[in-house]
Amino acid sequence: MRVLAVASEAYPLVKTGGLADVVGALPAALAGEGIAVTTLLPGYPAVLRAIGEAPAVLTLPDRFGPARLRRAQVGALDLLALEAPHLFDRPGNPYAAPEGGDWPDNGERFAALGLAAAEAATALGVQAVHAHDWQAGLAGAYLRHLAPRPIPTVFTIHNLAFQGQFPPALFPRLGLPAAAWSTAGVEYFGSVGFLKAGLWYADRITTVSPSYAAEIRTPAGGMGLDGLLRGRAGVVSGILNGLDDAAWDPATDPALAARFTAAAPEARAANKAALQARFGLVPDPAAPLFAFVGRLAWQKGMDLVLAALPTLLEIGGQLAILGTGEPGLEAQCRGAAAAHPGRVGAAIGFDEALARLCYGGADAVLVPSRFEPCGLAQLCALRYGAPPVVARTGGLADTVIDANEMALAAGCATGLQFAPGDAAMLAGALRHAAALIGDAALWARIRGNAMRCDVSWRRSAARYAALFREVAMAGSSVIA
Ligand SMILES: Nc1ncnc2c1ncn2[C@@H]1O[C@H](COP(=O)(O)OP(=O)(O)O[C@H]2O[C@H](CO)[C@@H](O)[C@H](O)[C@H]2O)[C@@H](O)[C@H]1O
Repeated sequence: MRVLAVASEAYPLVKTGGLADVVGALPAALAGEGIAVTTLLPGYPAVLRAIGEAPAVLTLPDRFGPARLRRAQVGALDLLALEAPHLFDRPGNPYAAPEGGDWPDNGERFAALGLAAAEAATALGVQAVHAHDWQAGLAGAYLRHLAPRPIPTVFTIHNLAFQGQFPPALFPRLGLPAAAWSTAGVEYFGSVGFLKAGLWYADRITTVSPSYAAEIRTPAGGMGLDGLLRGRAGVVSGILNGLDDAAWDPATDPALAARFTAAAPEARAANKAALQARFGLVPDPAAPLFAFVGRLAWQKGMDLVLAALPTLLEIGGQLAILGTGEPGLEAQCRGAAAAHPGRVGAAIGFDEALARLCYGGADAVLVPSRFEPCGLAQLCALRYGAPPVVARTGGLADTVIDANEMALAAGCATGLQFAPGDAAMLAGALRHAAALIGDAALWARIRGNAMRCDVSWRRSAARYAALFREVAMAGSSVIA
């Protein structure tokens, strides 16, 4: 069967976060399950460069200005690019101008993506549409209201915090019937809600871990959408993200100073030394080296690490920080590095090769998120033998086995967990981690367990495939 995936990012063409990793890797994993995926992306400059002279396959209605779809095979992706230069041929990141600030016409830009998805799904005759995050949120609305035949949609939430809300004046421009301006439609607290629409019109809703699927149905985790999600609980499920284990393989990764495997991890020591050198840390093989890789945003909890820094230093630890994001946090990270030379290093920026060295060289990776739909950093850390110290939330809770007494006795621990949002508990976890790292034989066993975890897409691809088959068999249902 064929599925049309719709998203705003796909690795390696355009990436601002984990969404791109998932959209880029899932098609190859689904191919092994007999599902052919065509991926629709906005025609950003990098996307159009990648498809070169690819032919136009469909001219779209002129609703948001002239637009057409061009199709090309790019790596493992059967790619459809939405060519609409007035909307997408811009510098900066996909959502904001180079000098910062969201593009003022983001509503029109991503409505055009939703409309293109509905047109493409119909023209290609796919059996299902897989829409990702708010940018693809209107695909289901257009399919429901304008498509000549019903095509079921699966909507995946990668992060409920980004909801795509636009002023009501956008609604008349969308070309949807008046009936869609309703709580039983795209209206969301008086605005046009793209994520809300995606959730409302989807035949099935998934998110990227079972724990997050439960959390988003509670007032504490639902970010205003928990009522809708509780109402639709019967169609909500969690499917864990995976990693492309060929692209993320410490046995072959050229970004590492030395390559290694679970059976022969000795060369990790050379990566630790290289990481210490890159971050200006004291070249001490015995110092517990912690790394943080991620967006510097409230969600990711870097401020908690800074609050727990006195403990990290007291236990003789070192800290390598790789991240980019909120200017205030960036400054605090730089400040911590300046205040503790040789003990704390900060690289502010986005650097994939350095991220790989962090995973392959740190003793442990810190993932102190306040909430985390799935998280990829801890999966990379498991695969690269840096047992993660994670907040017990969302996908972090679902993917890391805490080194508690019973797990140690059973020999199955793969990392450590602590209560989310709590710097004192993080400090406690750091002390525990340092004690475990100090017991070289025990830490080697935990590291071996971590590296032998199956963090690939295999199990989850089978689950998505089953879901697509289920919705295709049932046809598109109509919400009561
Ligand atoms: N400065 C930097 N340099 C190099 N690499 C960097 C980097 N900062 C981050 N990365 C990389 O970007 C990816 C981030 O993925 P995550 O899943 O951890 O977070 P994100 O919050 O973007 O994703 C959202 O969507 C994904 C996908 O579903 C969910 O897993 C997640 O919980 C949700 O918040 C990882 O591969 C990480 O290594």
